[in-house]
Amino acid sequence: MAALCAIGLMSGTSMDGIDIAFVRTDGENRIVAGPSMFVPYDAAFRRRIEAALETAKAIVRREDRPGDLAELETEISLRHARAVEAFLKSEEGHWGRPDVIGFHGQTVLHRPATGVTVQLGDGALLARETGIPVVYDMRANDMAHGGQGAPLVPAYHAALARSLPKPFAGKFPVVFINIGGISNVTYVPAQGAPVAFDTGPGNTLIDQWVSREGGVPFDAGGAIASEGGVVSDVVGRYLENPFFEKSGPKSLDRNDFTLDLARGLELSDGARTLAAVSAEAILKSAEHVPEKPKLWIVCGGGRKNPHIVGDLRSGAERVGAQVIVAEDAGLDGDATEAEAWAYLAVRSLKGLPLTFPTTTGCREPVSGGVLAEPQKS
Ligand SMILES: Nc1ncnc2c1ncn2[C@@H]1O[C@H](COP(=O)(O)OP(=O)(O)OP(=O)(O)O)[C@@H](O)[C@H]1O
Ligand SMILES: CC(=O)N[C@H]1[C@@H]2OC[C@@H](O2)[C@@H](O)[C@@H]1O[C@H](C)C(=O)O
Repeated sequence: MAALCAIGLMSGTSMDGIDIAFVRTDGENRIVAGPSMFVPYDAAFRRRIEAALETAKAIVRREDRPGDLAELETEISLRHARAVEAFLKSEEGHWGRPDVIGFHGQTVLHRPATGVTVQLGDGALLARETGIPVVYDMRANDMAHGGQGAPLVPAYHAALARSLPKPFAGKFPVVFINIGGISNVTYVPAQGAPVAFDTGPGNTLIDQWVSREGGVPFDAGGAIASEGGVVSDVVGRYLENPFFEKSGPKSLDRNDFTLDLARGLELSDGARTLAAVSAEAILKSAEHVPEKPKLWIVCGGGRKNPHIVGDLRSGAERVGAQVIVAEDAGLDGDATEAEAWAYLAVRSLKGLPLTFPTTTGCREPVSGGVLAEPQKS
């Protein structure tokens, strides 16, 4: 199959909005990342999704939609359709004619221990609304094959690692770090399959903290944390969680870590301490990769918090690794996940594996995703 033009749509655990990105790819090593756009959710809609995480706790079978979840699923899908339309109408949207959309949806429940992962997103509706074929529900088949259902971005990270520009080309092992709501890493060796797993809370605790204590959705530029200091005892208590001792494959639900351990801290000390938790959680993961990484590449919104990146850099440099942000290697750190969903959609169409035993624990490399054709849906 020749290269296809794909759009990826990601609405992640931060629940801040929809990332949209173009990628032209053969689903293997040929990747040209195109323009991207972000369509933020308004505060009220974000609160509705937050409330849905509670409602979703009543889900037993993954197709269950208790309370208002069916209505919310339709609303999320329509918001994605409008976002695609806006993207295609913008100047950036003239980059290509999309052959397929890779649609993540909104995770409202993730329970790998019982094999349930739920992303609200009606692929058939999105295909109908946009007139473009949609690949969605990409996590389920991995779980059906014994995998964690996450992370899925490692196949894309691995392809990116193999095409880095100078002076980073060939600096294996390379580790990609995604600091979203939750953080996850992909270890890419010079040869062979990537090794990946979730690493801990990324921005979610910081977001919840500054929202509750300071009335703002996130700590822009780490400004609040800059006024405070790290409370080491609290960092230590977070790191006592047995999750950090386990080696991969492992994945997290957004609610697996809470603010309980930060109770009583002052606003800025809390923001600074939780940034340290985010960095230390990632540094801990280095203990579970096969060999010492030479290069760490940081993607996701957390790379804009200088405290997280600073702590990460000092920790990694102590063990001889270089830490850069995505842009240093010519990548777009805001769009990496959306690009990954575009790439995975093309892999799905080609029947190529999305996940591997070393990335999710699936029994063998497996493809996945459901295809919705506009005319049939
Ligand atoms: N300028 C900024 N300064 C500090 N932090 C920022 C800034 N911009 C975004 N962030 C943080 O990044 C978060 C969004 O990151 P991102 O878009 O990578 O998450 P996501 O895709 O929702 O998550 P996940 O990877 O878990 O699916 C915001 O909620 C915020 O905490
Ligand atoms: C179940 C789910 O949605 N997990 C997300 C979440 O956000 C980050 C981390 O936890 C990762 O495991 C995953 O997303 C990324 C994009 C992934 O699957 O690679």
